[in-house]
Amino acid sequence: MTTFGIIGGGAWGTALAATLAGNGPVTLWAREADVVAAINSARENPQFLPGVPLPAGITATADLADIVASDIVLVVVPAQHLRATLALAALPATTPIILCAKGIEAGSHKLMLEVARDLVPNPIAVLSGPSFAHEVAAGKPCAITLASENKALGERLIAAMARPTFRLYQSDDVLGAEIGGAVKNVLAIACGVVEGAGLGLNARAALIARGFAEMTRFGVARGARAETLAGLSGLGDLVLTCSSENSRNFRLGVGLGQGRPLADLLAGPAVAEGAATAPVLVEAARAAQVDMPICAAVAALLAGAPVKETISALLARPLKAE
Ligand SMILES: NC(=O)C1=CN([C@@H]2O[C@H](COP(=O)(O)OP(=O)(O)OC[C@H]3O[C@@H](n4cnc5c(N)ncnc54)[C@H](O)[C@@H]3O)[C@@H](O)[C@H]2O)C=CC1
Ligand SMILES: O=C(CO)COP(=O)(O)O
Repeated sequence: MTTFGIIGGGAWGTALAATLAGNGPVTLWAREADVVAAINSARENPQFLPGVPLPAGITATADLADIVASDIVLVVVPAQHLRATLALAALPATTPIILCAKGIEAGSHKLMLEVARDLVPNPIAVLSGPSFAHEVAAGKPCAITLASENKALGERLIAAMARPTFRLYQSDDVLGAEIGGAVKNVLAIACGVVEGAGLGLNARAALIARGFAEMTRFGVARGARAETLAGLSGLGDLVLTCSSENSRNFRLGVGLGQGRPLADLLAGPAVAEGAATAPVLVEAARAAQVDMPICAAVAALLAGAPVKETISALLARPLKAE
């Protein structure tokens, strides 16, 4: 039987714990003492995944040392905290690590695999795709990409983690899986702005299609494969998060589109990764000489640019071939 360690007791780490507990014992590390206590006593994570009953096979802990004996470790802290958290975890060098955050590190412009590679020699895979935590935790069907450069590792992880309603598709394009997940968060903010500003469904569809073109240009420039970006971890997740207020990134955009203050929208413990990714993505796109006007508009809005003028500037770009 496989034992799982999960580092990060937010919505996604908790949902993954609930799912994987069907395959083997799960130890779930959370930073917040009250989250640890609530999971162990009330079998619920009221702060990050309220209303979802958690199975008995999950043991929560506040001590990272309790994770080190696990056969497989999933790291599910937000992207900007991966480096510090993984450094503290001190995992054995042979333990397979699955990176689950969707973002790009500020400053370094590094994707999650690149950050992890700075720190540890472990076998590494990336999990990315359309997967709202509350649906996965409720056992609703979900298909998601497990990407690893090592084919045998990918096969082993998929065999250990797949569930009847949790379908893992294997890929060797780690960059593609990571870039799709990171960029879709920024585009979900853009779609939320369209919703909040009342610009209509035609505009949203245009943003999804033109945003996907930006994602593909950037991904290919960074060495990803276009077909990966057209799969679950790119287009699949883009469609999910651009079409539902269940997405925190989409909701952030709705608030921005309504003219609400950014500080209010970012208050609270839940993370909208696109807010941290947008400015980094714009810098990385400039470095790669890739044009990403929608993502640049999102970064400008997050930096305080007015909504109406930012949208007008986007629409006033020269007309060109699709
Ligand atoms: N919620 C979802 O449906 C999905 C989320 N993800 C990704 O998973 C990652 C984690 O997101 P969620 O679990 O949703 O988080 P969340 O928004 O539910 O909770 C925030 C998390 O950040 C942690 N945190 C805050 N400050 C920290 C610090 N200084 N060091 C380490 N951790 C810190 C909190 O302890 C908590 O676990 C993100 O990259 C997100 O994009 C991926 C797929 C689905
Ligand atoms: O990544 C997600 C679903 O695949 C969750 O999206 P949000 O972070 O926007 O809520």
